[in-house]
Amino acid sequence: MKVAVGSDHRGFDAKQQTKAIVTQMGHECIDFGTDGTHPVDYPDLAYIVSKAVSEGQADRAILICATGLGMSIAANKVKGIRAALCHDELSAQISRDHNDTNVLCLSGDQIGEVLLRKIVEAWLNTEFSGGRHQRRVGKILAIEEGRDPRELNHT
Ligand SMILES: O=C(CO)[C@H](O)[C@H](O)[C@H](O)COP(=O)(O)O
Repeated sequence: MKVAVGSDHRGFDAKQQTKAIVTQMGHECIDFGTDGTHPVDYPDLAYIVSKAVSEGQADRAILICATGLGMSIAANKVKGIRAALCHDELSAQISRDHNDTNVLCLSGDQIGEVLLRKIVEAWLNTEFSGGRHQRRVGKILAIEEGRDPRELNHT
C-alpha cells in the first residue's frame, strides 16, 4: 500500500517515527513534509496530503499536528476524505472497519511512540467490513454531494 504522511512543526517528531513504522510494515511511505520544527500551518499539509489520497497518488494517509484536531478538521474538507482523529487502537480499528477512513490523524503531543505504533498498526491492518457500514458511508458521500442522506432510505 502507498501511505502518505504529513505533519506540521508540532507533529514532526511523531511523523519521523510514523515513517519508520509504515516502512517496517512493508508499505511504501510518501513524505509530504514538513521537514523540521520551523512553524508551518497545518491546513497546508492537510490539503496536499489529502489531495494525494483523493487523486489516487496514495492509498491512505497519516496526518499529525500537536493535537490532531486541526489536521482532522482540514482533511475532512477535501472531497472524498474520511479522516478520523484516534488516540487509541480500538478507535483506529473501528474507524477502518465501520467508517472506511482513508486518513488517520494523530496527536504529536499526547501519545508516545509505543502507543503510536499500536494505533498505526491497527489502522493499517484493518479492512473495511462493508455490509450495513457501506450504506452509512454512502450516506456520508451523499452529504458531501449536498444531498439529504435520508433520500437513500427509500432506494
Ligand atoms: O490545530 C492544532 C490544534 O488543534 C494543531 O495541533 C497545531 O499543531 C497547533 O495549533 C499549532 O500551535 P502552535 O502554537 O502554533 O505551535
